[in-house]
Amino acid sequence: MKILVDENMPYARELFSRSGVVTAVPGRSIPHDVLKHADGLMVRSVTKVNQTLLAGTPVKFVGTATAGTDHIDQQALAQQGVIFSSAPGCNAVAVVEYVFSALLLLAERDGFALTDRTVGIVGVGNVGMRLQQRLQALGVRSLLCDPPRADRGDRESFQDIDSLINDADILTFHTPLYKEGPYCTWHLMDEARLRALKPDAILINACRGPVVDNAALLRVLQQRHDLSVVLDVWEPEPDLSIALLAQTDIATAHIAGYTLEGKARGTTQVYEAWCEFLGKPDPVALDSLLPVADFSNIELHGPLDQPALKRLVHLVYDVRRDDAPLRKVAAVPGEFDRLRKNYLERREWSSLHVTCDNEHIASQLRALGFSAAAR
Ligand SMILES: NC(=O)C1=CN([C@@H]2O[C@H](COP(=O)(O)OP(=O)(O)OC[C@H]3O[C@@H](n4cnc5c(N)ncnc54)[C@H](O)[C@@H]3O)[C@@H](O)[C@H]2O)C=CC1
Ligand SMILES: O=C(O)C(=O)[C@H](O)COP(=O)(O)O
Repeated sequence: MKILVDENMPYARELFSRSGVVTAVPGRSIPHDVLKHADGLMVRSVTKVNQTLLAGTPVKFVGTATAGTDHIDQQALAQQGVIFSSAPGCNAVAVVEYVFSALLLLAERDGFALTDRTVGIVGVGNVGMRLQQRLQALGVRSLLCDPPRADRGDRESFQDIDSLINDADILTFHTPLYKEGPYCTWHLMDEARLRALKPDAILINACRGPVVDNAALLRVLQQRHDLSVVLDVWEPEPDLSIALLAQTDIATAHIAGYTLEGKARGTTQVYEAWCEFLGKPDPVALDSLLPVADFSNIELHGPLDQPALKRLVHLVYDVRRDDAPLRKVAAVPGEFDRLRKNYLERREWSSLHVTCDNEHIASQLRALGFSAAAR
């Protein structure tokens, strides 16, 4: 078997070489020629996989090591008899921890307690659900909007997006990008909705750039200086609007999902699907792949208040380490992708074991996603 993998897919060579010959290629522009000899194609979000890319190739299986699938024309793949698999939920924890890192930073900067704020979560799937659970563990109220789940009769209490805009102090987007259909999310946050945000609201987009109308956002931010904005994703990428970047409070290069765990889960999920496709199942234990984190044990003395949580969270991941480099190089062609390719290793909170004063704090830390035990 010949397998093409995106060069930004950790552990891909190691795993896929168990079943064939692996070639790693830059994902943004995979030359059609190299596909002429590939049986399997393993991509990330930057490769547009469609009829044109696959026509005349022997590719029988396409895997994407990502949660989002808007870069894949699944209908075309089905028509060509190509099997497709994605990696749902692989990096959901990473995105939640990105959101917390950003919120704790803004809370410290602006002097507010997260427990005094209401968070509106738009899109309550793998990311949104985990975000809600961790906010709940912290005692933060959240409001949920997810029309597909509401229509399926899921038992959460869902509201429409305009109610969230009305009531939420923080609005955070975690939907797929749908360009059409009953649940279309393209420019879901349009100019009218942006203008309707509450005074001093915080807007976060860590799903797909076009879910928020970026041109409208720039116009609104030029007039409304009370808003705070966190953008991990842009419309378009990689050539984002430098004017918009300058108006944001936190800006990153589509790396919210980039923990080592998240990327490794993505690769293993796709590898396991590929092995199933070959009829040779090969389950992979994630722990056998991951190295020990640089910081793995810490003692917390005293209560787990917001400042202590912020210090713990930022010990594992401080979003400023990704904000500053983007601001420096965003205007230079190619640099957005270079930041993503050379991404400094980042781990999830669970990689940090916290020893604390008592079981109550330990269980709260575990509910938040850390490893923890009372001393
Ligand atoms: N910035 C990054 O690095 C990452 C971005 N993403 C993006 O975030 C998206 C969400 O990720 P997951 O939670 O893992 O996906 P998911 O598929 O588990 O959840 C998406 C949720 O959005 C809901 N939804 C669909 N249409 C909606 C609408 N019109 N309004 C409100 N809710 C709607 C769905 O019903 C579902 O519950 C992905 O599709 C991907 O595009 C995901 C991971 C990393
Ligand atoms: O999983 C997704 O969906 C994402 O957005 C990925 O985190 C994006 O990473 P790349 O696939 O672009 O490396």
